[in-house]
Amino acid sequence: MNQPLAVQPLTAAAFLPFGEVIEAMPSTMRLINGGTTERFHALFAPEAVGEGARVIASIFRGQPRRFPYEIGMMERHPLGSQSFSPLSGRSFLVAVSEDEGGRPGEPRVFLARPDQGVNYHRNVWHHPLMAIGDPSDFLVVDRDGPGNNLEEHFFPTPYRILEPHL
Ligand SMILES: NC(=O)N[C@@H](O)C(=O)O
Ligand code: NI
Repeated sequence: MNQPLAVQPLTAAAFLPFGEVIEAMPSTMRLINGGTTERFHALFAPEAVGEGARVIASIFRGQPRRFPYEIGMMERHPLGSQSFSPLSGRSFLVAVSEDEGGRPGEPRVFLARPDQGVNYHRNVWHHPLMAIGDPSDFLVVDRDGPGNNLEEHFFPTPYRILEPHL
């Protein structure tokens, strides 16, 4: 049995190999609308490749995971990026893996604050949405179009997250 996975705070630096953290970063802020609005500019750029591909926005309503939780698989999207931005004011869990010869390595688990989202770069291994506590809505920006945009890998031995807290 694998050791339980540690849960780390989500930071832009720690998440850099996997994509962007979507948060109001002061360095990206520019005042608009006569100074009444702060624009946190270009936090990430969605990607959608292939003939007929387009970037779309959807709402995912995730049911909360129960803990201890087993991470038995990871997935990735070879044709596009995928972002999750919380709409319900709750934290959520993010699990990502480096690619090791076409398979995901040991997952790294991050706790996202209610004011943080993530954008997974194209072809980055991640676990499907993990809402915690109560059913939670997320704005999801990802790829729509022809072709298979989902690759899954099932671990021979699942990993465990004991609690969704740091
Ligand atoms: N299947 C689907 O659209 N969702 C997953 O890609 C996910 O990462 O939650
Ligand atoms: Ni996904």
